[in-house]
Amino acid sequence: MTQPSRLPAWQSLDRHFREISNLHMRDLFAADPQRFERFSLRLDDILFDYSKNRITDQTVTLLLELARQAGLREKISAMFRGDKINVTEDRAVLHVALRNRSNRPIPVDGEDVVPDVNRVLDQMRRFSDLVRSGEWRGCTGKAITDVVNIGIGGSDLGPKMVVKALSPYTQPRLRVRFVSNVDEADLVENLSCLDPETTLFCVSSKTFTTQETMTNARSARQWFLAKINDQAAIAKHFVAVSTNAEKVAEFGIDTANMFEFWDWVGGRYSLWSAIGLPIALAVGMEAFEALLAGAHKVDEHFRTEPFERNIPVLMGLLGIWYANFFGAESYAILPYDQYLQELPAHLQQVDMESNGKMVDIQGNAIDYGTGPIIFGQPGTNGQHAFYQLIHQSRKLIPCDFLAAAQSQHGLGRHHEILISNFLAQPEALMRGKTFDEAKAELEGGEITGGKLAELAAAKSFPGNKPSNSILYRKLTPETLGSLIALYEHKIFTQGAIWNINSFDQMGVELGKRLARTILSELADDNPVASHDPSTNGLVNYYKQLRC
Ligand SMILES: O=P(O)(O)OC[C@H]1O[C@](O)(CO)[C@@H](O)[C@@H]1O
Repeated sequence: MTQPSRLPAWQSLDRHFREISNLHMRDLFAADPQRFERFSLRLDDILFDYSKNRITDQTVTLLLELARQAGLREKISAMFRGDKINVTEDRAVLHVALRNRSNRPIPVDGEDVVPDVNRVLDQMRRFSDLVRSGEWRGCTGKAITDVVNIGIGGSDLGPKMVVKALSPYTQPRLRVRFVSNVDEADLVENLSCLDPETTLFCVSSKTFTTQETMTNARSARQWFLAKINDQAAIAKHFVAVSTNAEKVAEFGIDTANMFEFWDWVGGRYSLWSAIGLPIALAVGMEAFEALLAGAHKVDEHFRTEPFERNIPVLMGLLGIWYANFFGAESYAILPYDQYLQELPAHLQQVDMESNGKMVDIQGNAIDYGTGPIIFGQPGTNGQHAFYQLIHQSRKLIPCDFLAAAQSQHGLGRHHEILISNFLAQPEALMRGKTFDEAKAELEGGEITGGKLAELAAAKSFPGNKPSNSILYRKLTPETLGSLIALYEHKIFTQGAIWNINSFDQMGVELGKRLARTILSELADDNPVASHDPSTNGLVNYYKQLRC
């Protein structure tokens, strides 16, 4: 495929950008009372309002044309068909098969993968039911009270985010924690209050070779055996989630206690697979399946809905509009829902590991920007931290605001205060405040003359800052599944249009390899000279300090 920047629609968007980039959204709203109705969509109870974007009808028409010219429809079909669209690793990309609740057959190398998916779901159900009911007993006959997931990246962030998000649906008797960092503090702090007799470790790693995870898993096993001096007890307290049965057995976990998944599940898209075992343990299999059902609903929407009514396609196109035409480099994810506190961190991996690329799918260097820098925090905390820069700096930072209409607890006025902020921030970003408005507010007060003008300048906001608002009834497992899938397909849409491979992550390899070399050099106290002067200096100073 031609690079997108060479497509006629891209050229038209370039011209169109120059025509409309100075339009203010205030004026667009004033000129069109139907703007909200025209630029918002519903998917069940999820409302996606994209009217506060710097777009006109013509912008949307051109963006949709770009999607068509970039072959997005065919690329979506290729993913759902099980084609090997992860070309560098020669793999299919089928997280959608994991939540294929309709059981539509999906072949990989001529074999339908759906029966395997359902078999592992059954295994997860049996196991999570046993642990949650207390029937699964530890080596001394006690029920499990604590689960520790050991994993990193996609084997940590997705399940951790979901377990946090669904904490109102968890069982108080069973606590689920996550250890990811190889920094010993993570493991030590998490183990400090646990009893090995009632602890279950879930070692989650697609490859079962990841240095951080295997180091943590070995130390956890050592901690366990130091207290329960019995190798056979491992079978009751360690389970594995992996694609690599050989390495699981080598580690000493009985493969009967292994939950399988497959190479066509990318790490950052794996929470729907057995990597979701900690989710099933925390909330039960029914809720896990509701999560899958919510995602499946969005998969069907993404697969079949015309692009002009297709929420993830529009989300992706709007992101491209800002990244490639306005030059926006970052993107804020702002959940006004405390239970979504880990969503920005999860999307950081999904988006930045998928679309942080500089060559296209044919290996050619590209001359356009790809994935944005994702950051965010739950509202209203972010408001008191970094919103100043979004409102008044010269940077353009598109934002997604997310909120639930119904709170989980019903504690007095908290929720309405939260929602008033969720509604006010996008309004403020869009409208801004002119110099004259700021001046009028100050007039009649004690400040006058040049000082008043100075203050009015500091208090004025340019506005015209774009955002999407996503409002849903309540954060149920099903809604959460839908929200995550919307973002996954947004990211797919962008990768497809940018013509990049969103499913490999070669950029993380070099650092890993260099760390292995340095680790071997740290084995003695001899100074090193094999690196650049900065790295040599740091290694050698570390060797001095550590003694
Ligand atoms: O599940 P694994 O194989 O331990 O990998 C963990 C993570 O490491 C990466 O390969 C690179 O950071 C991620 O893509 C992945 O989610």
